[in-house]
Amino acid sequence: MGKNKNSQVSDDMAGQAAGAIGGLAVVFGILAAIKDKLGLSWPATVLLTAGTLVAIGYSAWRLRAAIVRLVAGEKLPAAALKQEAPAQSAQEGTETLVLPTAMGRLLQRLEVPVESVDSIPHPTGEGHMVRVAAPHTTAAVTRLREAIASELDVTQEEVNFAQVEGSIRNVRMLIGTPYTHIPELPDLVGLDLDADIPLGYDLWGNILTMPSPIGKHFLVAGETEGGKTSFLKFLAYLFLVAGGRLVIVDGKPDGDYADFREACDYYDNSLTHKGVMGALEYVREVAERRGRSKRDGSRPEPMLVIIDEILTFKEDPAEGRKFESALKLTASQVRSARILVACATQHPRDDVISTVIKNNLTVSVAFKVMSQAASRMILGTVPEGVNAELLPASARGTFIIKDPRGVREMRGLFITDDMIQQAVKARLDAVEPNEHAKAVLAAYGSAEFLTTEELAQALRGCGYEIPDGAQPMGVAVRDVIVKGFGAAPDVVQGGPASARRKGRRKADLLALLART
Ligand SMILES: Nc1ncnc2c1ncn2[C@@H]1O[C@H](COP(=O)(O)OP(=O)(O)OP(=O)(O)O)[C@@H](O)[C@H]1O
Repeated sequence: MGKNKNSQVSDDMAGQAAGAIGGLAVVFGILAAIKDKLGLSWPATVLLTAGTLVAIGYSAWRLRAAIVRLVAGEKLPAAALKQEAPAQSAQEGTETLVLPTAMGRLLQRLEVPVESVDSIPHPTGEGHMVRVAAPHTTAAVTRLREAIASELDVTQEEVNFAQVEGSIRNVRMLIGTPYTHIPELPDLVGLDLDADIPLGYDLWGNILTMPSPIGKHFLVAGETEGGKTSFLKFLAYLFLVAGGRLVIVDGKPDGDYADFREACDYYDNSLTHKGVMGALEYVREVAERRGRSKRDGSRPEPMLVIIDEILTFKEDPAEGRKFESALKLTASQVRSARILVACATQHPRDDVISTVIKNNLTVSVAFKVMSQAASRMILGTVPEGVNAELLPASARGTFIIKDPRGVREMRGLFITDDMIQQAVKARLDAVEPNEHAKAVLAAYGSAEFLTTEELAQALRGCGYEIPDGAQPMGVAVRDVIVKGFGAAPDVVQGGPASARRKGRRKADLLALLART
């Protein structure tokens, strides 16, 4: 191949030399003839002839370029020609306007104002780095997803784009199944919630981060099974391993967050208005306490408050309004206390994602939705071409996040239930209960709930003097609990549904322990 090319070049040079000598002779002859015929002076003859020759040469050059394109099967549209010509000639100083790669030529055919298209490796697909010509932005390419898919005869889901951070003219493009390259979970030892935190990965398997979540509130929305719970569980996991606090209000009946329960400062899965209002009140109290202790210069651990699913607390209109104003109050009061609220819904409608919700939860995370309108509802104003409706159905857990760093698509990092259980255990193991706490926990054994009476009975068996009579007994039991856990959880209704009685939950005691 190389040899053929060399001999072709020397043939070309010989041909050009012969042409030049012949050309000179012809020019000399023409000059003499024109001078004789028109009776012009020599300078006028030379100028007239040179001008005519330049015009002929330019026309021949245009004709040759057009023929070359036609032979190559190109149908370059006029608009693209205009946009490409300066960029090409400035860059390479060549006369050809044809981009070297097949993808480049395809994009030109689709009238995309491309400046360059280079192949980039991808483990399972075909990668391209596309640079669009100024003043255009990457939307000039990303909005043509359907057309590109149809030209390549692939599904739209096999045409993927990944923004290049900090650039509005460069975009990476993957032709192939998205998110096949799953990276390892980054090392989370020493994770600092006040710095960037890992959240997901891009089409090339690169880990993507977001700036510190402290001081922000999240809205997480998308159709069912998109990956919202998994995303929030990952966030909660980060808080757990980084020493943050957790409050979880699980408004779905499946108990998705139950594994976190023992490590939570407050956990509610009652699906009631009272439950969520109690949690918000608790969080505001913590913020107030933190505000008071701020004066001693201490910096409290960040706290993540998850409320999933918000529709549960908005179904009754009157209760919904109360919930929204409590949420608004909480969001504004707790931010400076290093507490952040994350609300999730699988109902991206304007009656659920109301103005109050949108205005107070400023980091938006959109999972797959059914329409562009729903995507807009979650994300608000985004660059053209950004649409959660187009997120791949094949890669669950893919989302678009809009945060102070911009708007990006990624697939969430995923953790197993085992990992959550280990992190919860590590949190609990880090706390060595004192003798009173040990006695109380031993009294519970494997029970989740004990009435005051049952606990009193068990404590008597351990040598504690607990008097009879409801009131003195309650005071004495509470006293032992306070000695063991630093405080006593509220008395709640528990036990089997058929026979609800007053007592305390073990999870609440463990939560107190985890807090000490
Ligand atoms: N980042 C991810 N990587 C791989 N699989 C994921 C990821 N996120 C979610 N999944 C899978 O997708 C499925 C749905 O996830 P998840 O339960 O989080 O969705 P959801 O949006 O919370 O659903 P719903 O609204 O019904 O509660 C789960 O089976 C989960 O294993």
